[in-house]
Amino acid sequence: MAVRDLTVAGRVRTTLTGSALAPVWVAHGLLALPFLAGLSVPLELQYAPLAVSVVLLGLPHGAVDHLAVPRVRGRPVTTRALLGVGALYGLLGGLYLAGWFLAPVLAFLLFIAITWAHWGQGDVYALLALADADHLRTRLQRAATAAVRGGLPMLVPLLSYPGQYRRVARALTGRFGVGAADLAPLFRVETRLALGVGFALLTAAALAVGLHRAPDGFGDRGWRVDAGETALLWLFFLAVPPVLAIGVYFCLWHSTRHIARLVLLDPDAVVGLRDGSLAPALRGFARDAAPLTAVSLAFLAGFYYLVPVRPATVEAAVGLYLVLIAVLTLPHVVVVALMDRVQGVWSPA
Ligand SMILES: CC1=C(/C=C/C(C)=C/C=C/C(C)=C/C=O)C(C)(C)CCC1
Ligand SMILES: [Fe+2]
Repeated sequence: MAVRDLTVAGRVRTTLTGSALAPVWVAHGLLALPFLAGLSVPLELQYAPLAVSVVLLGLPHGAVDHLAVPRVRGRPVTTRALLGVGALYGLLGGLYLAGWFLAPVLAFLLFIAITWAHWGQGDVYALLALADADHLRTRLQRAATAAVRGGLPMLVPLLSYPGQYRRVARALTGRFGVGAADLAPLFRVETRLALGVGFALLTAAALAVGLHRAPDGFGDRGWRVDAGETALLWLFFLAVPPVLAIGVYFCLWHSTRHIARLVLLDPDAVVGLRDGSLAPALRGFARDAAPLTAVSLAFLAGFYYLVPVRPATVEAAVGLYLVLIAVLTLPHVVVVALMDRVQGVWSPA
């Protein structure tokens, strides 16, 4: 399928840009400012967006996967379709959960890698669907853009705030009895310097090739959005401490964009968007996401009793929540990859 099938146009697009993209750019820009001026915020407070993500935007954005698969294929939501997605979650999620008990360090690194790829793929979709990213002509360019977009939240915080990054890494793996030394090489100056230089070069190369291919050169709207967002997120993740930055980005940036993608598959929601109204879209999403958000919460509660070392602090509890997110993210990525395939994200026209 071609890109033109993917591009959202007209009033629907104006409504989504005005509600899911523009305010989020502003929020990220504004949040970076006080940190650039040297503000520091207590760690407990920084955990607030991640805590909120349990019920708002974050966790719910994946709780519609069972409906997204049949909907994106244009098929009815049958019991069989639901069982298929359920089996995917049970199987892949179950295996990966076992992996956290057997090899937590490896499981942690896999989590970073999966999230990197997944947050990257989400942004590539948004660029193509909502930003006229005609400069992303080839599959290789799109893959490079995904690598850049995913690396912004996963890698840049490691460059600017290694201490806090390491702390969260320990909170995650610590539930499974991992010593600090096991992750030490990741936080060395040499490692971070090499990763930072490599990633800056990748960012510059992806944008330079994009500019070269952009139909209107420097004036190209799609390229400008791409370059502007990339610069904004570089700044944001360099300035804002990781716990806060990733929490805000997860809820406002990634989840909002994915929800925008989902509501486009809901005919009632699209009718509303065409009239400039978000209400039917939000109502529909809340209705669709509520049941499995509740199930995930029950898992989180069960998980609390299951792990070898029960969490005693907010940080440890968030660490546990992140493991749940990790386990849910693997099958979620498979679902979104399937959406990508049906919608032609990786097959340029
Ligand atoms: C805060 C923080 C982390 C949190 C990562 C999160 C919250 C990942 C979520 C992934 C999801 C939900 C993907 C699906 O959409 C790291 C990188 C582990 C360590 C550094 C600090
Ligand atoms: Fe997601």
